[in-house]
Amino acid sequence: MAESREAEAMKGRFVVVGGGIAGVTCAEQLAAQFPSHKVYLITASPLIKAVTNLRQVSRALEEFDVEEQGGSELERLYPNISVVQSPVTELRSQEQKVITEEGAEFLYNKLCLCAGARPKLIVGGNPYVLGIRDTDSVRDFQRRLTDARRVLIVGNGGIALELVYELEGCQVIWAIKDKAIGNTFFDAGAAEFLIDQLKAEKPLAPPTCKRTKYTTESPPGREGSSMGSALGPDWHEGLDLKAKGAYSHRVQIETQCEVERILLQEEFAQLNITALPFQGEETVESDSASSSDWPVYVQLTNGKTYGCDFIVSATGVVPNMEPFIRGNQFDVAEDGGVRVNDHMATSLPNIYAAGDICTASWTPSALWQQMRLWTQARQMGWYAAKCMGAELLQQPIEMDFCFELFAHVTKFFNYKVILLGKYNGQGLGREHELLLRCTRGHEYVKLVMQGGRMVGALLIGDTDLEETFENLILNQTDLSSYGERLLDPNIDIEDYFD
Ligand SMILES: Cc1cc2nc3c(=O)[nH]c(=O)nc-3n(C[C@H](O)[C@H](O)[C@H](O)COP(=O)(O)OP(=O)(O)OC[C@H]3O[C@@H](n4cnc5c(N)ncnc54)[C@H](O)[C@@H]3O)c2cc1C
Ligand SMILES: NC(=O)C1=CN([C@@H]2O[C@H](COP(=O)(O)OP(=O)(O)OC[C@H]3O[C@@H](n4cnc5c(N)ncnc54)[C@H](OP(=O)(O)O)[C@@H]3O)[C@@H](O)[C@H]2O)C=CC1
Repeated sequence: MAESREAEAMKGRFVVVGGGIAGVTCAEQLAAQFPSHKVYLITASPLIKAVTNLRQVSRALEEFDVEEQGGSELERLYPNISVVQSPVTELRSQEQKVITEEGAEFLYNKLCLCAGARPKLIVGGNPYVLGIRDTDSVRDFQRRLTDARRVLIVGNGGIALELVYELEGCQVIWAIKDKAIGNTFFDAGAAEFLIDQLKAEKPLAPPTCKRTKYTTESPPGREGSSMGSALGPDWHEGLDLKAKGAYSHRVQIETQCEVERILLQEEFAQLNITALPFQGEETVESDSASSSDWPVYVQLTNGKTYGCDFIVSATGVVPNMEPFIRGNQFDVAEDGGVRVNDHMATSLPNIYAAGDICTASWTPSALWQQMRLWTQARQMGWYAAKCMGAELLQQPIEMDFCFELFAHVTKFFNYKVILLGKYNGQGLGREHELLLRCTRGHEYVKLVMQGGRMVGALLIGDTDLEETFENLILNQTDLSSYGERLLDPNIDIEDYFD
C-alpha cells in the first residue's frame, strides 16, 4: 500500500539537477508544459541563470540576455517549480532517487542532469594555477590580478582569447600548443587578422553591453560556495581586469609549446635554470616587473622558462559527472561527458542530460557539432524537457531544428564573430576548398565549400552576410557556377540570392 502511494506521488515528478542555463531552461519548459506536475530544480549554486530576451537573429543564430536570479523569482513565475539549493551527492538510479548534501531525498519519475562542467586544469591542487568558471573563481582571479606584474595564460580557446585582450596593467605571456592563436575558433588566416588587434590601442569606451552583467558578490551567508554556474557572454564587462602596474596592453605569445613543469620559488632557486625576461613590446618598464624574483616559474616544452605571479589554465572543461557515476552504469564518453542519444536520454532509464555535462552521441547532421557553449546549453535544456514530456505522454518527438546547423555568434578582440556549420572544415579532410575575403582591420570572411556547396562560414567584423550564408548552407544550394564571385565585394550577394 505504502509502495503504491509512493509510486503515485512520483507520477509526473520531474527533477532537474543544476541551476545553469541548461537546467533552468529545462525546468521552465517542463513547468510550462506540465503545470500540474511538480518540478524540483536542485542546484549547488546560490543563484540560478535564466535566459531572457531571446532573439532569433536568423533561423539558426540566436542571442539572449542572461539574468542571475535567486530561486524565488523562478518559483514566482512557475508555481510548480521548487528550487532547492544544495549539491546532489548521490544518485540511486535503481530507486529513482537523488540525495543532496543535507540528506534530503528526491524521488523522480524523470530526471535531467544539467550539472555543467568545471575547468580542466593543467595541474590540480597547485595554488598558483587558476581556472575560470564561475563568479567565485573570477573573484579569486581579480584579487590576485590586482598586485600581479606578470600572468602566464595556458590554452588557446575562448577564455584565453578573451583574457589576453581584456587584461591590463600587467605583462601577459600566452603559451599555446598551436602555431596560431584561437585554434578552437579560427584558422591561421583569421588568427593573423585578429592579432593586429592585440597590438592596437583598445577603444577607450567599451562598446555597450547588450547583456546583463554578472555579480561577483555572493548573497549574504553564501560566500565561498563552490560549483557555481559557468559565466558566459560578456562576463568580463563591468569587471575590473586591471592590475595595478603601469603597463599598456602587452602580450608575448609562445607558440607550439605546453607546460612541462611548474616550479615554486624555492624549487627554482635550487636548480641551475635561467628564467627569461619578458620579450613582448615594452612601453613602460617598472622595477618590480624586471625583477627575477617570482613566486612561481613555468618551464615550457620549447625549453623556455618564465617567472610569473600566477598561471591561468584556460584549457577546456571536464563535465561534472562524479556524484552521478558512483554506483550507476552510465555510458560515459572519452571527454568525461555522459553520452546522450538523439532524445537527450542517457543509457539509464528515465535519466536525461543537457548542457556541458553531456556528450552528444547521436549521428549528427553533417553541418552540426557539439561545442560546450551557452546557446547549446539552452537548446539542449529545452529539447531535453520536450523529450522527457514526450516520453511521459508516450508521444513521438522529432529532433529539434537547432541541431541541423551549428551556429554561434560571439565577440573576440572587439570584433563580432559568427561561426556557421563546418567553419573550420571540421571532419572534411582534404575534400573541401576555402574562399576568402579579408580587409585588414575591417573584416575577414571565409567560406568552406564542398562539392560546389557551402558547408561552413566564418565571419569576423560587421559583414551582414550571416543570413544569406546561413540560408545557402541550409538549402545546400549548388554554387559551383559562382566560384569566387560569391565573395566579390562589388556584388550584393543578398540581392543575388533573394
Ligand atoms: C569564462 C567563460 C566564458 C564563456 N563565454 C561564453 C560565450 O561567450 N558564449 C557561449 O556560448 N558560451 C560561453 N561559455 C560557456 C557557457 O558558459 C557554458 O557552455 C554554459 O554556461 C553551460 O551551461 P550549463 O547549464 O550546462 O552548465 P553550468 O552553467 O556550469 O551550470 C551547472 C549548474 O549545475 C550546478 N551543479 C554542479 N554540480 C552539482 C551538483 N552535484 N548538484 C547540484 N547542482 C550542481 C552548478 O551549481 C550550476 O548551477 C563561457 C564559459 C566560461 C567559463
Ligand atoms: N566567446 C565564446 O564563445 C567563449 C566560449 N567559451 C567556452 O567556455 C568553455 C571553457 O573555455 P576554455 O577553457 O577556453 O576551453 P576551450 O575548449 O575553448 O579551449 C581549450 C584550449 O586549451 C587547449 N588545451 C587543452 N589542454 C591543454 C594542455 N594540457 N596544454 C595546453 N593547452 C591545452 C585546447 O587545445 P586543443 O583544442 O588542441 O585541445 C584549446 O586550445 C569552452 O566550452 C568554451 O567554448 C569560453 C569563453 C568564450
